Amino acid sequence: MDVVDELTSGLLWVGGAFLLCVVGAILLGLLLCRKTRFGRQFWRLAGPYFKPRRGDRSSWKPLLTALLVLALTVVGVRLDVILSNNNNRLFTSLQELDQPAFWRAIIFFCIAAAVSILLALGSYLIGQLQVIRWRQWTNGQVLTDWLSGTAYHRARYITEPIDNPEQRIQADVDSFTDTSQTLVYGLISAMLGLVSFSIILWGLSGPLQIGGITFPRALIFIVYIYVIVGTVVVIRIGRPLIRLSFLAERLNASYRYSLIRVRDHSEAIALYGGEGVEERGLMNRFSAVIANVWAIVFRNLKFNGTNLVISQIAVILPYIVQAPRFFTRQITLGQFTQSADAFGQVQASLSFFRNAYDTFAAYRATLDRLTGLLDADEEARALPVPLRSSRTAGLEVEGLDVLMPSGEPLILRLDLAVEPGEWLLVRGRSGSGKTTLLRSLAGLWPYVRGVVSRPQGPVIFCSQQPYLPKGALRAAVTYPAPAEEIPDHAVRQALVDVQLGHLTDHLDEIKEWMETLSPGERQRLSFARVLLLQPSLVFFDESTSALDEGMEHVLYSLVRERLPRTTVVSVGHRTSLGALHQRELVLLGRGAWTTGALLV
Ligand SMILES: Nc1ncnc2c1ncn2[C@@H]1O[C@H](COP(=O)(O)OP(=O)(O)OP(=O)(O)O)[C@@H](O)[C@H]1O
Repeated sequence: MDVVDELTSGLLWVGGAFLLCVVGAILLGLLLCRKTRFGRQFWRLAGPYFKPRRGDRSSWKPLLTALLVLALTVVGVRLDVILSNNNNRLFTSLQELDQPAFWRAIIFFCIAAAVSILLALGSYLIGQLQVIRWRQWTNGQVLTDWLSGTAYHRARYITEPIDNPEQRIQADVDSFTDTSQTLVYGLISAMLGLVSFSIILWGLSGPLQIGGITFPRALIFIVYIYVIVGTVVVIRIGRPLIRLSFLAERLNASYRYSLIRVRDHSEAIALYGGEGVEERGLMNRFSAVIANVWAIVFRNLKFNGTNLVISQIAVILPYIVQAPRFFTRQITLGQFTQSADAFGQVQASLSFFRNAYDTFAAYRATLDRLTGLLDADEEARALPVPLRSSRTAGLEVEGLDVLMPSGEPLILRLDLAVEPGEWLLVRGRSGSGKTTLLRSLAGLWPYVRGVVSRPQGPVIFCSQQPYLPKGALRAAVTYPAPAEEIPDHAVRQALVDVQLGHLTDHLDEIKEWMETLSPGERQRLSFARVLLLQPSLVFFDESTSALDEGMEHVLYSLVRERLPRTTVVSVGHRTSLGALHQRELVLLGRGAWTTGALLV
């Protein structure tokens, strides 16, 4: 009878509580999104994932999974109540020496416990499924946003550049989805537990006499007053943890990045013998990490100490309050033990806010860092670029101003038309703005005004230190085109053409090629790319600086012979380059420039 009652009332309860939770979550969500900064930040990051789109059935999946996890959470709370009631029956049967009732309670416990185990495992699995999918989606969004419009590069020019975008993408996305899940379902479970066990506690609590005054339903009031006062105290003590955890992330990331820099520039540092300076710099950064760790330790001593005292008092408090009622036979042993159990559950539910405080502190820092990254991306994309049109087959520049970040002019009102197949050499003293002009033509330099027209086809920039991606050599040769798109014989031929034939046997070798190849070999490899990808326009920025004049001549002649329609703009100091180009642009400094013909 007990079992049937428990199951029927349980099912009704679960249905009602589920609906209530959905309505409550919507209302609370709306309120938080309107009234709080973290609510708006959360919705900005999570809203597009959970909002179903019209006509897209798969877009309902995230919301439906979230509702399923919610349903399992509700069932979990009800099972706790069912187990608590059963314990009451168990202890009462012991007190009354009622054997059949005792065994019924034991069998019921076994069934309920088995269901509870299955439910816990199922909830974990579905919860993880939700978190993993959500993380995959968020990672995709944040990564695409960072890479689009060259925000990953141009963010260095915004008013307040942000630190460690890589950490924000790798670690903060993970922590955002995981902690959101923990906090949201933890909150719902806490609220439901609070209501259900408060009702039980209400039924079990009786009046308490202190100094001639009678307090009705003493236990329930004691637990609420106790936990609310405890929560206020602990939150005040824990407040500085928000700032400290934010700082910890930043300091650790900055230390890690400094170590990566040493690894990346190890050769230069070793040749200078700069270990001492590097070590001092690294130790300084590490000292800042440790100072912050100590600040967190001392703050946690106070925070955890208060938490522990509050939790331990809560263990004994319900027994003390209920003992007089038990000894005067107003309540049974089952009710006595259930009082402690229900007190513990109410206390745990109310303590959710207190215990989740430091998690929430770190969570807000995570939200700040992720939305900070999206803001920085947006700001970077909004930085000025020269207006671009693709109506020309060569290169046209109209009224281009290139400035320094301070506003000082490097180039003023540059007008230039380079015909298809024409070769232009940009010259000028060091620091006159040659590389910055190329950056402006590529749309990277934000301190510009004017119009740049480029051809529609591919454009390649070859810098002095060509970039080689991680992985197989083949991918480095064809970069940025995918290796599988270029036939093997073409890749081999291009390497032979630029006199890197000895590398054809290593095309599929995976290595750190950036560190393996010499600067001259890397420069030759970038010419192989040009031959393979056949761009309409190519910029060479001191691309032969590590090669002798003979090799320079061979490489440029190859480009002229194989790509007669390609427009070339080169930057270089060598006089030998003059003989390879038809025209020159000379940057004279302070904005001045001049153009003229070169004899080929
Ligand atoms: N990110 C930056 N922030 C501030 N100033 C910069 C930045 N990049 C370049 N500059 C400055 O702009 C000026 C032009 O630099 P740029 O690299 O274009 O010169 P360059 O003519 O290519 O020099 P070189 O022949 O030595 O390579 C220099 O004074 C340089 O210090």
